[in-house]
Amino acid sequence: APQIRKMLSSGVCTSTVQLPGKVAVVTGANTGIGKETAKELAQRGARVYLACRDVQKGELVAREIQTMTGNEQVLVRKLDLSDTKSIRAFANDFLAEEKHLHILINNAGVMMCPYSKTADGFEMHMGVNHLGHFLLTHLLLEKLKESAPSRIVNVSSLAHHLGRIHFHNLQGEKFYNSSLAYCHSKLANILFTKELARRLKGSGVTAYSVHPGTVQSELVRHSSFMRWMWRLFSFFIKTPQQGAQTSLYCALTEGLEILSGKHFSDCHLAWVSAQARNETVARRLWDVSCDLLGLPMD
Ligand SMILES: NC(=O)C1=CN([C@@H]2O[C@H](COP(=O)(O)OP(=O)(O)OC[C@H]3O[C@@H](n4cnc5c(N)ncnc54)[C@H](OP(=O)(O)O)[C@@H]3O)[C@@H](O)[C@H]2O)C=CC1
Ligand SMILES: CC1=C(/C=C/C(C)=C/C=C/C(C)=C/C=O)C(C)(C)CCC1
Repeated sequence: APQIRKMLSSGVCTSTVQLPGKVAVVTGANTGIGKETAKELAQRGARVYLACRDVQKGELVAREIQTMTGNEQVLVRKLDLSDTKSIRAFANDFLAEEKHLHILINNAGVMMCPYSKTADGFEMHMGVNHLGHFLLTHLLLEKLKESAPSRIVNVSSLAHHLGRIHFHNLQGEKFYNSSLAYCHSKLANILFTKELARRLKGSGVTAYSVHPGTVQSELVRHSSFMRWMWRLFSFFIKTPQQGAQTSLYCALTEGLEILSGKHFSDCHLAWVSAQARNETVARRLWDVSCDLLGLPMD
């Protein structure tokens, strides 16, 4: 068992890069993997924005991180990825407030929620996990370019292997399964990263997708079976701090630029499914996402 545990918990970000003067945004930073990612970025001296849908929870965590790291530059801003108005308000305020953005960690996520829709009528998994982050990234992209070298990390999952992009049923209206809906959205994260990296070539902005491992967090809140599994196998499951390592590795490791667009797990390059490697699907998903969000297709 200790051997299996070691195997499932491997991957440590060994970068010694420090971040004074750098600015980072972490979505879903009030708990789980996002909180630990934000804590480490703050520890290294960055000004870190905790982009949270619950500002009160965010403020408590910001105080905790400030006390632990001695970094006062930990700020909380409201961001509800299930509402494009909230995403646009977050981006507008951020762009008005900050000159730079060096690290964007698209970490927030929902898993296995019962069929529901976002404020804009998107299926919740696709809406929050993919479309919400797609819009946020678009709105912050000029700032990332102006701040180059800069990086985008999209937190995906091994679960993408079970995902498929069904363009005729992107909002789950024809058929819906909450587990598969999560998998589809995590596949979308990888396809988005791949197409984003292709479009950003030569801009100084690079993008990576990651599988954080199987991590003890609130992600399983919608499934009593998964909560039970997580409790039963808790010995084998990563702590959120271990789960943050691959995101940190992609955000910080020097010389990773040539691997822009790639997928990582346990701080190593990782294999992705056939559809996740399909450039045609990646381009089509990009166009469809722009269309759904009313963004220009360039
Ligand atoms: N835990 C695991 O085993 C794995 C996790 N992942 C991925 O890691 C990422 C982080 O998950 P993890 O830390 O485990 O899960 P948690 O549930 O602990 O954290 C998810 C975060 O996302 C936030 N969030 C959810 N919905 C929204 C929304 N509409 N707007 C803004 N923020 C939102 C949550 O906020 P609030 O607290 O207010 O709900 C929370 O801060 C996710 O993308 C997940 O898919 C991938 C593979 C495995
Ligand atoms: C079989 C098995 C496990 C189950 C892993 C599962 C079910 C992982 C699911 C991951 C998800 C849903 C990721 C989210 O993106 C454990 C607990 C590691 C313990 C060792 C044996």
